[in-house]
Amino acid sequence: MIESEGTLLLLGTSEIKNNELYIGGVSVSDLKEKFGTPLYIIDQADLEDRMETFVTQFKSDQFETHISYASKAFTNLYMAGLCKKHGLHIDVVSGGELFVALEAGMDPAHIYFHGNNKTADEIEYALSAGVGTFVIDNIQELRWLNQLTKEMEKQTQALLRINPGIEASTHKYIQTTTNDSKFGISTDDEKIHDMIQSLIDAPQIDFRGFHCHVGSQVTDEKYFFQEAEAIVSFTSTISKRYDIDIKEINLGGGFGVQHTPESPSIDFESFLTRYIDVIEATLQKYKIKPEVISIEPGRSMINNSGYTLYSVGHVKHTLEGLPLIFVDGGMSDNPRPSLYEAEYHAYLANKMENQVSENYRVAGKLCESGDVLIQSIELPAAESGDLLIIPASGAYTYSMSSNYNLMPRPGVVFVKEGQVVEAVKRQSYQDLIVNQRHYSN
Ligand SMILES: Cc1ncc(COP(=O)(O)O)c(C=O)c1O
Ligand SMILES: N[C@@H](CCCC[NH3+])C(=O)O
Repeated sequence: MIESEGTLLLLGTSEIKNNELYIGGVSVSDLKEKFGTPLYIIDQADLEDRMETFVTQFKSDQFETHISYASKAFTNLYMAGLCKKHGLHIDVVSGGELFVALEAGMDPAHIYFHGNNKTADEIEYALSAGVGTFVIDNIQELRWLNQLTKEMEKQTQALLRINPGIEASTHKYIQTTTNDSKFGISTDDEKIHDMIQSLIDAPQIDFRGFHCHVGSQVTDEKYFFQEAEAIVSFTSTISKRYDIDIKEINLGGGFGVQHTPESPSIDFESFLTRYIDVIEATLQKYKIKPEVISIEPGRSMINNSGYTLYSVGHVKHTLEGLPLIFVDGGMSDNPRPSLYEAEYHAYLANKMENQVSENYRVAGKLCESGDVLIQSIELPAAESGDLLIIPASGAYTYSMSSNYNLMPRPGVVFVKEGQVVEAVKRQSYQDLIVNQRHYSN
């Protein structure tokens, strides 16, 4: 739940005590002392509340619902364990994400395997692990799956990823259903019929239905409703033409989140029930009765429970432009501002109630002029040693972090009711050369 008042964006369990930010009952300066910075901090109670909101609000008495967490947004053993605990399914797009889900004890039957270029090795791995559903992207992948299921004598379920041509308004790098999209197959592409026929004919593949995903960080709800109409109408046409029952429709994810006090947001409690109403009405309109409707929230599940904590190093005044606050991370732990011009908010976590005094830029320490996390933000007077925290930064930050400039990747802690779990340890310098010691010279 977001409370934004003026420039304050207090998320989840965060609170201010003695001029300092506390998350999950833990002071961020204690976290810095114990785990160093940069550090990803996850408000576990807030995250678990949201998991429950999705599970309880996206429910219908007309069909089963699956909440399949898109693990690309943020995953690790602890996170996947929470998904399992709350009865979520999980969406993986690589052998690596699959491995983490399995290691965390996810039921393989609850895993959806996505990806536009699954390798033969990955398909083999997923089949031997008993992954529940393959989401098929293209004809070549379908041929490989067909062949491997026969050779390995395995059965599997499949959905076909389709693009109904809806161009949801979002950054162009994260649109996914345009006609030139690299994902899925357009419903206007005649080759889709070869794929559907092959899926129907494949003896070891149970063709269950269709998948679609309109894009990511979409805050205008109408696109999700348009997508439901498009996929259900297509399903109805196909069902009649091939005389088959479609058992599952997967509507993907993409639900947008609020990063700053000014940006638009979706109220998930109410959106999810309205979404169910629209889906039920659309199914009735087209006389389709799938057994399962699934969605794949990634960002919307994790983003607003995640914070990135930095230490301020130097503060620099240049001849032109806003003064710069330099933090001890940057595009290596959050590439989103440089990649998508994403906007974020920040606080000086040790000066929460100090008077705001100046407009700053917040820049990282990477060797790139574009390594600016925030272009303009009003903050109290900043000095070395301050703690700068970026709220609403849980999605696609840790998961997209890199070792650029050989920056060790930050650790991840989950905080709840005064307790801290170090889910991922900060990388050490030794970790940076761990794969380089195998030869002798
Ligand atoms: C197929 C699919 N499902 C789910 C997601 C998750 O999207 P988001 O994190 O925006 O919910 C993505 C990413 O855009 C995706 O490609
Ligand atoms: N990485 C993107 C989202 C990609 C969604 C996956 N298809 C982001 O940070 O917004």
